Amino acid sequence: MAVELLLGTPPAAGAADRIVGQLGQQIRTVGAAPASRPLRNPGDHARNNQDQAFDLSKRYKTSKCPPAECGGINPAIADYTASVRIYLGCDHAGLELKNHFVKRLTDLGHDVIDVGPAAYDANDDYPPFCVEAARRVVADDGSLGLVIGGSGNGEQIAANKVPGARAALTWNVATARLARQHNNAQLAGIGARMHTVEEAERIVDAFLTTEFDGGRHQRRIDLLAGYERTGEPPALPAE
Ligand SMILES: O=C(CO)[C@H](O)[C@H](O)COP(=O)(O)O
Repeated sequence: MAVELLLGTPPAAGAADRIVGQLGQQIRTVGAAPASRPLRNPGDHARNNQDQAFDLSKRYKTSKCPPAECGGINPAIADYTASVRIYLGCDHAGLELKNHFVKRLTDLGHDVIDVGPAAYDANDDYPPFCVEAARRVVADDGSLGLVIGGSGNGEQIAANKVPGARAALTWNVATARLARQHNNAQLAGIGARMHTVEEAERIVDAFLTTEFDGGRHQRRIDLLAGYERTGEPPALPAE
């Protein structure tokens, strides 16, 4: 399966080649953001689970392939999230976890686009990468994004500077789930220094497999969108 992997800015081209080599022929580099195309709602498969207590072991079919035989990844997970395009951005603190998710989410069948950085630089700054990830998500309807740093705070703040972006700091499974259900967040901020890899995987899995509830939550999102568009604050309730 060909997966589009977009790596960083032009100076990162050498590093891009290295990463492509490491990840193998599944991945090809592209020079620009891919054109938007119809994507399945990432929560489509989870619709029947809306009223159940959140339990990943129930949500995922686990019988297809024992994790030990699949490098620790159950391919059945991809059944719930296939065809989602996911943009990832980070800084030095999030690089290792970002690279982990580039591989893991690619292995699960997602279209993964890595906006960088491509290599470790202890002095890099998160805003360029997180703003770029958010810009691409907003421009690509139906896509999702992960912005990863030490805490995830600055990364989420940076992403939220992009008009139309809704980025949530997802610091456990519940907040990841609510970020989708109540906030229709397209981006998750994750603190690589806050979690084990396994915890981060559970958080990201929850984010990617949960669907927006709509209803009253859409009204609130519309209020924020209106403020963003017009600069007019939403009216306070009459006394
Ligand atoms: O989490 C972050 C922002 O919210 C950054 O990753 C963090 O501030 C980087 O810190 P340092 O430069 O000390 O490695």
